[in-house]
Amino acid sequence: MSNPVYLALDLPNLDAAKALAERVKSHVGGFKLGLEFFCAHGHHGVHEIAQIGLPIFLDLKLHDIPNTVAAAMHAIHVSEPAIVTVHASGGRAMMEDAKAAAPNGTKIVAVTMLTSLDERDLTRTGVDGNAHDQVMRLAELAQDAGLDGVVCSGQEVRAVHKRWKDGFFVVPGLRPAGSATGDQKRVVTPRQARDDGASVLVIGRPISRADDPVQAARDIEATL
Ligand SMILES: O=C(O)c1cc(=O)[nH]c(=O)n1[C@@H]1O[C@H](COP(=O)(O)O)[C@@H](O)[C@H]1O
Repeated sequence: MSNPVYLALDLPNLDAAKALAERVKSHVGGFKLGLEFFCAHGHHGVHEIAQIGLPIFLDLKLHDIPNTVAAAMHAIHVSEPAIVTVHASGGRAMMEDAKAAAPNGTKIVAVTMLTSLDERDLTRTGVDGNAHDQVMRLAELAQDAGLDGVVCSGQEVRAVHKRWKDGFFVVPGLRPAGSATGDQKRVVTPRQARDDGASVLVIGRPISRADDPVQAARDIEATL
């Protein structure tokens, strides 16, 4: 089985991101480029990281009216990413149009409930109920819209996988036992997420901020 770990290259400096990606490339399965990276380095930066040779997950979390999201999706064809994110709360029509506008072969996955949120946060956004129900509701909407899968925390991935057998599940908010959680609230270990059905494990700071990122990536790989 190929390595399911996508390293989140959340670094503001392109040379530093490239250097880190080169160092750990043998111990991860792909690179995740998010808002911080794309706003700073755009398509040029994506191209530079893609040249390293691993698949690219372009985590733009698109969320707007259907027409705008479809146009944005057209504009990223040039990068041919393996995976792109949209927000499920953008609604069914937005997700349908996003998928229709996506490059062939690119998986479009919908963010359900960010792993940095807990149930108190959910209540404050006006949503009653627990994280599990919210994730299941949005996963069903994403499936109905014809997306490839969803992003959810490791605490929900088993339940989502049970209901959506051939879905593609991206799980961030992962922390090796004993490591700092930072701003993440719904956290599990990489091994737990994999055992519960995650297709992709998104890991950032536990590798990128480690004293020895190569060793940290190897240690995580060894647990899988
Ligand atoms: O879509 C994502 O990748 C994502 C969704 C989510 O709910 N939570 C989440 O943390 N992420 C991303 O996953 C990465 C997690 O980074 P670390 O917390 O440093 O491991 C970041 O790049 C986030 O943008």
